[in-house]
Order: sequence, then structure tokens, then C-alpha cells
Amino acid sequence: MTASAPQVSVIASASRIVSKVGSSLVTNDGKGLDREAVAHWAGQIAALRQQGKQVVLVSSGAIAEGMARLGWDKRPTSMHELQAAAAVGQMGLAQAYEVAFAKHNLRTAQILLTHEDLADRQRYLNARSTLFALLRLGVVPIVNENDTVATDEIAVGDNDTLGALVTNLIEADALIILTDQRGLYESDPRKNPAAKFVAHACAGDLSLEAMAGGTGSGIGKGGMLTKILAAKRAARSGAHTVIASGREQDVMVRLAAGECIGSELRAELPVLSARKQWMADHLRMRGQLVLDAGATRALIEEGKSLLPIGVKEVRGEFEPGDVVACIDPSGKECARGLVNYSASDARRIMGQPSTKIADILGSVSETELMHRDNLIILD
Ligand SMILES: Nc1ncnc2c1ncn2[C@@H]1O[C@H](COP(=O)(O)OP(=O)(O)O)[C@@H](O)[C@H]1O
Ligand SMILES: N[C@@H](CCC(=O)OP(=O)(O)O)C(=O)O
Repeated sequence: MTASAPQVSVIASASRIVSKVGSSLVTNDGKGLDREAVAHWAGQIAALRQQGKQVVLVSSGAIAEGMARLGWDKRPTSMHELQAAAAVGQMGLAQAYEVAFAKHNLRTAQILLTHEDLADRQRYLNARSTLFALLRLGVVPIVNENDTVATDEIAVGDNDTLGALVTNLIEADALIILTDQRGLYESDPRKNPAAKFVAHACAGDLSLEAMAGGTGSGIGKGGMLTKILAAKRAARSGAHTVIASGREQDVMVRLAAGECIGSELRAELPVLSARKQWMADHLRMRGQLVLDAGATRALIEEGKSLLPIGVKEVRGEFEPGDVVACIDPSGKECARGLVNYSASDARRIMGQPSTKIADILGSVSETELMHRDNLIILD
């Protein structure tokens, strides 16, 4: 399970870093913005910039800060109240970061994203170009989910996942997840104070997922599981992850100096190209193609394209160019990719040989439903 013990933190050699801070840290366990902590992170990020490293900060805390500002001591359950709290709290977050970074002569920029923004290829490319432009300008981008519009359908859901998506979006070398624990333990240290600490492991190691309990604070959303899954996601673009305590003195600067702090989850998975990574990072898809055994084998074992003849059922509504899931006969998603036909046309040609497409639809745009160059196989 554990990788060989590193001598030097992976952060030392990272030149582009995404750092994520959780709600419990930013708002001191929901008691209002911890401006002192914010000032410390700003100072550390300023120091990293001085070393020539580019840093994007993903910060949670809008809902927790909004709750504090509105005088609510219990997290509301209604979506609209959560969204209202986030809208109130985001003002405080943006202001606190702006003030803290200005002390180091650094400008900040607010980036609010949803899953839908990252799933749409053009908006994804726009977000990427904007982030690169900001980094070139020496600005520190501060990212959060756009909670005002993020209902379940278009939400990323938690900022650990958002941190990984941003890591992949800008092809960062590393993701630092700062939380209220020293890092990952073999079980939740709040429930089991004797739990063993995991100093290093391979991102994507399945045994890690069993270690994670729920959230500790009641303020945060993700808990440790979303951090472990974020590390796995980031590893797909070759980025290493460190989960560490945001309360550890100068944690980011010391990591950059090579000190091993927290849990280091190394990227040792095969790296996907940026375009394939974009497909892999779709959290929700517009539709599914249910494959028969022969088509599943052709895709997974023979590296072939998907032809209409191997599709038994088309689920959902999609257009050509959308990312669609391929479901194997056991019901598991085995691949995903850009589909060449709309859902209604796919329904008409499924189960048919490609030679019949013209007769059925009146014309042929592609003989494949999904071309092998436009699909990824999932494990
Ligand atoms: N195996 C584990 N190792 C460490 N922390 C864990 C583990 N399982 C669950 N947790 C809990 O996850 C919490 C951190 O997640 P969360 O509250 O969502 O924080 P954040 O706001 O930083 O995202 C910790 O306080 C801890 O109680
Ligand atoms: N967008 C939400 C983030 C929710 C979230 O993921 O929180 P956390 O688990 O503390 O990172 C907010 O700012 O409150």
C-alpha cells in the first residue's frame, strides 16, 4: 500500500501548484473568518511566488462565513438558504484574501466555477486561458464553486474535487490540500485517536478509500474520502497531492523547501493527455450507451472504435460532440467519449451495421458512434 518513503517533498520540484483550504480552517471551525490564518497563507503564497512558483488557491468557507454573518449556528438544509449563505459569505472571503495579499503587493482574482463550466469544452478552455493569463500577470486566482447557481445537476459538490479539477485544468504539478488534521490516518482520528498516520502512499491506491470516514467538523463538506479521490483524479494528469494541516507553521513554504509534512500521495498512474483528462473529469454525463459483450471487448481489449451494432440501449438526451458513458453488460461504466450522433439518431441506428446508417438516417456523418481517438477506457 505505501510507496517508498520520500526524502524530499514532491512540492520542492513543483513549479505550478494548486492549494486548497477547507471551511473549517478558513472560518476557524465556523466561528467567522480566521483572518490571521488567511494572512499566514497569503504570506506563504507570496513567498512561493518569490521563488518563481505559480499558485492558484481554491478556498472553501463561503457557506460557513455566510452562516456566521447571518447569525445561523446550524447549517441549513434548504438549497436556497445554503446558496444565500454562500453569496453572503463569498463577499467576506474575497475581501479577506484581497486585504491579506495586498500586504504583499499581490493582486487577487475571484474565479467562481461550476461543473457545467468545466464540462463544456469552450468554457473549459476559456477558464484555462483566463487562469493562465492571471498567473502570467502575477495575480493569485482564488477559486470557489459558484454556489449561487450550483444545484445538484451542475455542482462539483465539494472543493476537494474542485481543487483536483483545477489542478488538471491548468496542468499543475501538485495539489496541496490543507485541512484541520495532520493528514490522512488509517481511520478517522476524531473517532479513533490511536489511528496510525499515513505519511506516504500512491494516489489511487484503493485501500486508502476504506480509511476515510465522514467530515469531522460539520462545517466542511467533503471529509477525507473526497481528498483521497481528489488525489486520484489529480494523479491522472501527473500531479502529486499532499494533504496537510493548514495550522502547521509555514506549511506551504516548508513543503516547497522539501520538508516532508502531512500525507504525500504520489502520482504513479498512467497520465492522460489534457483532452482525455477533460473527458475523464466529467462528473456527470448527458447520456449512456449500453454495450453488448462483443462491443465491450472490442473497446477494452482490442482498442477499437464503438460501432452502432454493439449498442443495445441509448439512455438520456445528448448531441454530437457531447461526452457520453459506455456501460458494459454488468452495468459498470467501462469507457466514455465524444459521441458522433445525437441520442435520437443513436436510438435509430443502434444494433445496426454501419452500412445501414445512410438508409436509416438519410446520410452518414461517421461510421463509428464513438471513434477510438475520442474515447478513454476506465479502470
Ligand atoms: N482517515 C481519516 N484521516 C483523517 N481525517 C479523517 C479521516 N476520516 C475522516 N476524517 C475527518 O475528515 C475531516 C476533514 O474533512 P472536512 O471536515 O471536510 O475538512 P475540510 O473543511 O478541510 O475539507 C477531519 O477533521 C477528520 O475528522
Ligand atoms: N463552496 C463551498 C465549499 C464547500 C466545501 O467543499 O467545503 P470543504 O469540505 O470545507 O472544502 C463553500 O465555500 O462554502
